[in-house]
Amino acid sequence: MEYLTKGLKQLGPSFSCLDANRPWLCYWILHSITLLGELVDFELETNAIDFLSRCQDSGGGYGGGPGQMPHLATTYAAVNSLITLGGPISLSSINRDKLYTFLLRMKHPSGGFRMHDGGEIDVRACYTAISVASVLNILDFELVKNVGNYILSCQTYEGGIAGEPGCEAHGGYTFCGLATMILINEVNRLDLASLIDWVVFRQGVECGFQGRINKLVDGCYSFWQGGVLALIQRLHLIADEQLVLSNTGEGDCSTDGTRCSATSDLSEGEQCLEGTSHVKETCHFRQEGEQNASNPVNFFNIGFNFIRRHSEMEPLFQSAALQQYILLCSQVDVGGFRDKPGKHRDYYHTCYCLSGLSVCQYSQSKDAQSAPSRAVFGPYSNRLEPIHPLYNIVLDQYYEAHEFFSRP
Ligand SMILES: CC(C)=CCC/C(C)=C/CC/C(C)=C/COP(=O)(O)OP(=O)(O)O
Ligand SMILES: [Zn+2]
Repeated sequence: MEYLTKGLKQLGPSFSCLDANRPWLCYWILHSITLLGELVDFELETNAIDFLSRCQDSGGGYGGGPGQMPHLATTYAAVNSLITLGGPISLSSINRDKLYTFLLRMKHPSGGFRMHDGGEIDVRACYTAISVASVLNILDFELVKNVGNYILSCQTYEGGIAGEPGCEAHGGYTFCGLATMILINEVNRLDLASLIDWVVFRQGVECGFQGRINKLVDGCYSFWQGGVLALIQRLHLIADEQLVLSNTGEGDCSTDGTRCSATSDLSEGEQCLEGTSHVKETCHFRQEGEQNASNPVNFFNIGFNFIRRHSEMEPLFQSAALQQYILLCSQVDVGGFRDKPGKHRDYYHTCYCLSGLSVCQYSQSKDAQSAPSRAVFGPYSNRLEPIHPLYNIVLDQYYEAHEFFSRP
């Protein structure tokens, strides 16, 4: 806590250090403090809201600092920070109409998103755009159109998801791609069996996760890879159905964006969105009643329904072992977390080690909010707050935002 508060204070009363990553520093520190179940003092909270408001561009979205061009990554960090702070002043400081305009401007005809005006198109951009639109209740078909095709084109022969088509599968992008597909209700279009196969083998003998094949384990992948497995735990019925379909020859599953073409020209995802899927259990997040043009998907409730579903499956990773890696290898004696022994602590690794630790502690519970003491490695005082794994926001803060943004 001392390390985190020091970091927040170092950003200064006016957050005036020269850095294009300041909304990220806010998110990493504020999220870590909230995971610990602690509160930010009033002055720091007020300064953070004021600073992030000054990063908000007049055309929508947030830049790395006041006057900087808006960027999807810093927009995600700023929105998650403001939701983490919570309360009407913080939540109402987000200009959602302008943000929607910014997101549409970043949308590319391929279906993907650009990180900023003239910037790169990748899976990270898709996730940050869809995540903020989802949590702020501004997600619609216009933003969602063809995103699923773009993500599918990034699932590699290894099973994981790459940052761009033709690149190597990586944990960071696999989290982003999988979470995006869930948020747009098209997750059944991914080849989940090969994705699971890829991710379960990323936990190394050191007990931590590596980000990609033949690389070293690193504490931050406790969340990126552990988060993938937390999402998978709530998707196992879809994965099972895919296996049944491929075993009975009903589904023609491939990773080229045309998978599962069983009995219709529409993919399963499209059928799911249309409400015409022949697979009864596929559309787990379907709203009441059939979905069609006149009764569109309620994208806002996908994240909400997802976390309220019971997880019927045991974790697919060694939770106690991962907690040991995080607490015994990544943790620094004087406070904070690092990639691995020999490296320095930093706020990025502190945030993602703690997020991964929280995922572990709740991985053996049916519901998202209880952590039995047998699931917590070390004393029960190690227990952290639960997160919503699709957004990486502490659950109570997510529920407050969901309530706030559901108002007309
Ligand atoms: C929401 C958001 C912005 C998500 C970002 C996700 C993320 C962590 C992507 C990973 C990027 C990447 C290719 C790192 C490889 O670095 P490296 O070669 O130093 O690491 P490695 O050896 O472990 O692969
Ligand atoms: Zn790392």
